[in-house]
Amino acid sequence: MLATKALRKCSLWSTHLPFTFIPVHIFSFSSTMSSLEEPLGLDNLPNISVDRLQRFSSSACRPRVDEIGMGNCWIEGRNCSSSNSCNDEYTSEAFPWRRQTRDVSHGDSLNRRTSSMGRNHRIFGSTCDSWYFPDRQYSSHCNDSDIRDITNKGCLNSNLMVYMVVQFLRGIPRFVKIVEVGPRDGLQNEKNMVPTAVKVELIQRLVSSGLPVVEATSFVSPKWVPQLADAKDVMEAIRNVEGARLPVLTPNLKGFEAAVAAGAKEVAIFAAASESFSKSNINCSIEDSLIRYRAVALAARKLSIPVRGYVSCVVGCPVEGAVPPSKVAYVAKELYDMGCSEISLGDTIGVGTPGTVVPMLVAVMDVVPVEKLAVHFHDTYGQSLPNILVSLQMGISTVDSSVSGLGGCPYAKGASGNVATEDVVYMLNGLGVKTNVDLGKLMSAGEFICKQLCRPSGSKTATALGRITADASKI
Ligand SMILES: CC(C)(COP(=O)([O-])OP(=O)([O-])OC[C@H]1O[C@@H](n2cnc3c(N)ncnc32)[C@H](O)[C@@H]1OP(=O)([O-])[O-])[C@@H](O)C(=O)NCCC(=O)NCCSC(=O)C[C@@](C)(O)CC(=O)[O-]
Repeated sequence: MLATKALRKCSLWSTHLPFTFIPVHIFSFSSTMSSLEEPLGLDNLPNISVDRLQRFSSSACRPRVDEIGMGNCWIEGRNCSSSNSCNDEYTSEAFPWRRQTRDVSHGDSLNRRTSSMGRNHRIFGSTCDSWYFPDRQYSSHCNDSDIRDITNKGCLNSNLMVYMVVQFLRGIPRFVKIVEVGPRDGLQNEKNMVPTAVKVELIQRLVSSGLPVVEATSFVSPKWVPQLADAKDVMEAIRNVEGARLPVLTPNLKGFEAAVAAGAKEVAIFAAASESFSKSNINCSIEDSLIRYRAVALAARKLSIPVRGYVSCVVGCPVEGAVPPSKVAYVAKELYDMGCSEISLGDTIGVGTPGTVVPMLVAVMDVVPVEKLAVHFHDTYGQSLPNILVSLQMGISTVDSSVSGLGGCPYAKGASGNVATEDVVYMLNGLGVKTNVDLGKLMSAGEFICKQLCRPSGSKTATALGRITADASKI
């Protein structure tokens, strides 16, 4: 009932398809992987096993052309006539990723690679290489006769493939706003004091990579979070940084006033969906925290300062275990009602899977508009990317992440770092979703902070791409 209401309210059935995910098992991935440097995007889909597809192409489940959205011209320049059978085209040669594999020894610089990844605009010359979705915009070349051509030649498998891709993409936004939390969430748990100058350089590097929002620091008690005791100095040093919003965390009016005095133009308040976590993190009950936050939100409104609201422990709590979605929805709604412009839903200890994240999101989306929501995943069990993917499919278009996967909450034992921003950008590039983030510059910001912290990157993308660069330099 709750779920149906939420879905209806958010018009998900018309624009997003949260529950009609493509069963992963119908894709039969080729043993030859794409080049490591390039995300395997929708422009170079893996082979689909004909055997398996035939199971889905019986007349009972055969999609009609109008059903599969081909009138929207998702396929472009498709030319079946050069082949005896269209099915043939969807064997190895039809998907050109093997031919795209770049040889790093041929002088392809990392920057070039990453900037092409950043835009995901590669277009392949031949018409048989045509499974690309240029910015996922409809093509002017495609027309009904192309589609008829395909259907007349019995390209049922290809139709089905388009159908599945369209279904998969339908809920995914074209642009995702990444909120970088590395300088705050990433560093707050560091035992050794990170010099203020390093924090400032990190923020500058992250901003120059194109990230639209970089959470800079926290105005919390230095006794509770000593690492961020230099919040005022950090704000002073980044006063003139332009090109990104630089919000800060404020747990109460005292923190809010200090933040504003230091030049903060945006703040964030942070409640929890678990009583135990609220007590250990901010030393008060959920209800008391909401009273404090109403005061902050009111003060912020008077100064026209936008307030972001966090809800922590949206799936699980280190003390209480599973957290009911209704509790998360309650806290999120309270934050929304007090005027938060965005509500970030935090899986603080990283225990969520799509199986628990989806019901939680459904409950929250019943009470807060989806466009006001963000997701914030820690990667303890390696579930962040699948969790982000289902969140996007449900229409969420703001994702928090931390460069190099830095992070953890000092009051959530066992919580690991946030999902790495590099990995999020890589996945979004592969999906053809814009972020405006330059992956090369982002990786260099990650390299910078990892060197300072004397630790390897927590980003799989940065590690893989770093290895390629290192190998190339030996040649
Ligand atoms: C909330 C408090 C302040 C309550 O702390 P308290 O000890 O209950 O506060 P108090 O009102 O009794 O005051 C005690 C002392 O702290 C001072 N104080 C009071 N407020 C401030 C302030 N704003 N800035 C600086 N000092 C402050 C206050 O002036 C006093 O100083 P004293 O008289 O003893 O010298 C404390 O518990 C605290 O700072 N907690 C912060 C914990 C924190 O930062 N946790 C990590 C962030 S949350 C997170 O990571 C989750 C998230 C957002 O990322 C989402 C997710 O991952 O899911």
